[in-house]
Parts: sequence; C-alpha cells; structure tokens
Amino acid sequence: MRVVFLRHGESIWNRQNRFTGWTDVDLSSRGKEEAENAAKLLKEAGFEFDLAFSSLLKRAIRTLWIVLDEMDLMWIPVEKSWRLNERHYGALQGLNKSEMAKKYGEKQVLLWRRSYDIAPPKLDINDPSHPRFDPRYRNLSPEEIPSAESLKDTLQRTVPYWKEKIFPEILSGKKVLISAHGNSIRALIKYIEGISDEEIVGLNIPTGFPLVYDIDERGKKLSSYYLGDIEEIKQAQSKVAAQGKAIG
Ligand SMILES: O=C(O)[C@@H](CO)OP(=O)(O)O
Repeated sequence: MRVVFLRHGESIWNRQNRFTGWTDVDLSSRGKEEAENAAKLLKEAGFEFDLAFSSLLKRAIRTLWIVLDEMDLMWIPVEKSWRLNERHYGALQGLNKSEMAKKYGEKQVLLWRRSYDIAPPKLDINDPSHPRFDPRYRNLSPEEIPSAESLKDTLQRTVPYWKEKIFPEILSGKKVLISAHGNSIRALIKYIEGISDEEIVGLNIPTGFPLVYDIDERGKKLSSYYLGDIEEIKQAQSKVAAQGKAIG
C-alpha cells in the first residue's frame, strides 16, 4: 500500500521567511511552479490517485488544485480538514524567523520550530486573527481551536484523522494524495515511522516535492522516497532548516 504526501509549494510568507501557521497565505508564483513541477514528477513516475486530502488553508488547497489539474484528475473526491492544517504558531505568526533568531537566539527558534513538545507563545484569544473568529472553524469545539501548538499537539489532531479517515481508504485499495504542511506532515511521518521525540528535530520537509510512503497493513513504513532530483531536494531541506538562522 502506498500514500503520497505533498507539502504545498512556496507561499508568500515562506518567501518572506515569516512564521505562518494557520494564517491563510497564498502560494507565491514560484510556489505555483513548484506545484506544477510536483504534478510533472508524479505523472512521469506513473502515479494516479482515487482520492485526495488537504487542509483548510489555501496554500495546500491551491497546490492540490494545480496538481489535480495538471494530472487531469480534477474529478476525484477531495476531503478537506482542519486536522491537516499547519501547526498553529501562536503569537509568532507573522514574525520573521531570522529576526526572531537575532532577538531570542537560534537555539530558542530551533526549539519553537522543531522541538516535539514545546509550544510557541500563545496568540491572544481576542486577537482578530484568532481562529475562533474564522468561519471555517465554526464547527470545532472551543477545546479543539488552538491558540498555539507544539508538534505534539499537532500530532494529537492529525493522527486520529489519519487513523479514522485516511488510512481506512488506503487499506480499501484507494490511491491517496495528501496535500498539507511542513509540520502536519512531520507529525504524520513521526507516527508512521515511529521517529523518536529527539530525532524529529532534524526532519525538514521541502516545499513541492512528492514524498512517497510504502506502508504495511498496520500503516507502518516499509520504505519512503521523494520524487525529484536528490541534490535539489537536499538543498531545499537545508534551506528550510536555515530559515531559523540569525542571518540577513
Ligand atoms: O511558518 C510555518 O508555518 C512553518 C512552515 O512554513 O514554518 P517552520 O518550517 O518554521 O515550522
């Protein structure tokens, strides 16, 4: 059994190196090209899909639209859920990662960005950008609506969705594509691979490269690989890691 994860193409705030989280920022023009390229890679490798999942954020949705359009698969069912959203970056949303590293140190920024159980400072509950004011989250209970999330919090909402909605479809033989975000994908991979809390710090997902997982009937990893040029992918991963450096 197989599933493909795709982190959305570069967003406007990725380009500006700002913490994004649940802020609904669109793709940059480069991000759109990355999505087109992802579709090309999938087509060239002979992939087909019966069903797709995405978050409720337009950078993942538009990436999926572009991929499905390029693959002539716009007709397949798509299920969107807040559970696949990026982790909520709390009060850091909108701030520049490199400037935060200058102000608080690279170590602190690494803890905020990549540690398993440290959550960033909370977004004020009365801040107009708080998700409780956003109609797309109106069906969530107050306990489900975050003001900030650690990777652990993100895992606690993505894994139940994987178990209840996504994995049963894969088990029934469907070919599934998941368009999501750096940290919602990290959370799912942590679960699928059984990566330790310490090791997860080193995992960075680049934008726009399809990530293929072959899994067993328990949903655990057999093997995984990216589609695309290995050197380009490594470079893109290092670039993501370096966004927390105090340079520039
Ligand atoms: O800002 C964000 O929402 C995420 C993804 O772009 O960033 P990071 O890689 O720092 O977790």
